[in-house]
Amino acid sequence: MDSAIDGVRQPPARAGSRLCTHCGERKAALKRPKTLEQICRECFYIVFEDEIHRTIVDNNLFKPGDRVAIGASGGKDSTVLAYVLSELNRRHKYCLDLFLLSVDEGITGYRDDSLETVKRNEIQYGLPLKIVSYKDLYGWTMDDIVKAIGLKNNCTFCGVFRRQALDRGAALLSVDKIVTGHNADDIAETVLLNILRGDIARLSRCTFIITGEDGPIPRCKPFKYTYEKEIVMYAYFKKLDYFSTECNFWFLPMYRCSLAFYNQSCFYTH
Ligand SMILES: Nc1ncnc2c1ncn2[C@@H]1O[C@H](COP(=O)(O)OP(=O)(O)OP(=O)(O)O)[C@@H](O)[C@H]1O
Repeated sequence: MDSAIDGVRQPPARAGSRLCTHCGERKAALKRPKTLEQICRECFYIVFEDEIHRTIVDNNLFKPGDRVAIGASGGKDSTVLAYVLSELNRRHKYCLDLFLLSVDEGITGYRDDSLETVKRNEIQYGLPLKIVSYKDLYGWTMDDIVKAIGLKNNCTFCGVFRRQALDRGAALLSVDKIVTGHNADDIAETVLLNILRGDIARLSRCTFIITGEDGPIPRCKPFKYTYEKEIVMYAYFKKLDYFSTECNFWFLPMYRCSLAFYNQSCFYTH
C-alpha cells in the first residue's frame, strides 16, 4: 500500500531501504522471524543475546561457580550457544566455568569433519574441549552399527548412546550442568512427535527447560524460546565457524530442501 507524507503519495518502502525500528538510525538488515520487526544487525545482536540472558536469569539455569559443559556438535545451534554463553558469562559475570563437550559417534565423513570445527571453536572461544567417543565407551562406532543393522532404527541407537555418552563425558569433566542447543523449533517438533505417538508422559516433560534433575547431571536448554531461523541469522551475520552438513545416516530430502529455503527467506540484501 502507498503511504502519504505531507499529502504526497510515496512509493512503498523497499525491503532493505527501511530504517531499523529499534534505533531508527541504521538500515534494517532483516525482518525478525520472532516479532516481524525490521531491524539492523547491531540491534538484532542486542535483542537476540538479551532474550537468552533473560531466559537464563528468569529460569535460574545456573548459579555462580557452576561448571557447565556445552554439548558441542559443531553445528549452528551449539556453536551459537558456545559463543553467546561465553559472551554473556563475561558480560553479566555469571562466574561459570565453561567447557565444550563433544561426542564422536564414529560417522566417517560427518562427525570427523564437524569435530574439526569444534577444535577450531576451542581456540576461537578459549573454551577447553573434551571429546568422548562411542568406540572408546562402547567398542562400536556408528559406522560399525549401521554395517550390522542397516539404516533402520540406527537414529534410535545413536540417540540413546549419545545421551549416555554426554553424561559420561560430563562426569569426567565433573560439571554441574550440561547445556544443549535445542531451540524452540526442536521443542515444537518434539511436541508434535509425542502427540502423534500418543506418548503422554514424554509430552508433559518435553517442554521443560531443565530436565534430568533426578539423574546424574541436569540438562538445560537456554535456546528454549529462540527460533532456529534467528540462530542461523546470528551465525551468518557474526560469521561464526560452524559445520552445516547433515548426518550421512539421516536422509530426508524434502525436509532438507525446505529447510534450506526457509533459512534463506528472511535476509535483506543491501
Ligand atoms: N555429537 C554431539 N556432541 C555433543 N553434543 C551434541 C552432539 N550432537 C548433538 N549434541 C547436542 O544436542 C543438541 C541438539 O542436537 P541435534 O543434532 O538434535 O540438533 P541440531 O539442530 O543439529 O544441533 P546443532 O546445530 O548444534 O548440531 C546440539 O545443539 C548439541 O548441544
